[in-house]
Amino acid sequence: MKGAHIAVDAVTHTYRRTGKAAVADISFEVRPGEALALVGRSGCGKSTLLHIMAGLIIPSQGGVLVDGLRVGAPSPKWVVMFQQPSLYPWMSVAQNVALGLRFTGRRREIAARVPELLRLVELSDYADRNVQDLSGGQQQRVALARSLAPSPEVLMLDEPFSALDAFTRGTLQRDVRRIAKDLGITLVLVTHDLAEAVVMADRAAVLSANPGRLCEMVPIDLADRDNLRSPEYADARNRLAAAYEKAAGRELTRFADPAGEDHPLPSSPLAKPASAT
Ligand SMILES: Nc1ncnc2c1ncn2[C@@H]1O[C@H](COP(=O)(O)OP(=O)(O)OP(=O)(O)O)[C@@H](O)[C@H]1O
Repeated sequence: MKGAHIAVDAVTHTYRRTGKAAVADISFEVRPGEALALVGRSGCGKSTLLHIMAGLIIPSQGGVLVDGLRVGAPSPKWVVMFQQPSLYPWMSVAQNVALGLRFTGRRREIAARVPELLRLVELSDYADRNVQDLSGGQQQRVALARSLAPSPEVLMLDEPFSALDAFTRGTLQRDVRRIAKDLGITLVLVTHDLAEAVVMADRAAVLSANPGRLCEMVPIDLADRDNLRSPEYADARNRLAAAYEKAAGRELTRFADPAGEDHPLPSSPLAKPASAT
């Protein structure tokens, strides 16, 4: 597997139903094998942009190029994982993973590839289990294995861990980044969770809302992503929080909690009623 280069070129999109631009004039590149997070407050157009990058929405203006080819429809070269793993409940874990190969006409590879994928997501012991008997985190691992089955060059994630508990989420965040890096594939992640962006991404594209525009690209250079107490981790979180708040049009003092949460200080504008901001 290898990662694809993505170029988002002056993308603007207006949904017909509302007639208002959801995202406007957005351009950036994602390098092969890079992990990029799209962050910004609710409604700023993160999912719209990801769906455009995946070929699920054709933008009103501009376009997306993957390795120089214009994206016009979904493709096995890139896969999207959503919050709901959307597994077939009457099938086993192995059968669900094999679907990724059946759908792309690669049935012959199933026998060799499914055990390999289950090893990758650490579910080898669950191959014959019914997916209904798995936890939410394990179901997302099945969905991940199914997504990786056709050897995509880009893995796109639309808040896939937001329904999971904090511990499971943290484990999956690290595992998905490690797997993407080991395979060399490009990762694009939509999240409203700044901690998730810091743990998973090499850079974060911070969007402002109404319409969604690219405000800032924040580099996240961390030597050790397992150490949530390192000064580098706190620094990356603070820089991202500052860019996020700037994009949201608010100035806010935040402090980073090494345990992983951002807390507005009592004197911050966010602690006051909305009318006072
Ligand atoms: N199918 C649709 N039809 C019309 N408007 C839409 C549609 N989908 C999204 N929008 C609007 O486009 C804007 C961007 O929505 P989008 O879901 O992309 O934002 P988001 O940043 O992903 O939000 P969230 O973090 O809450 O999921 C919002 O104003 C939303 O109401």
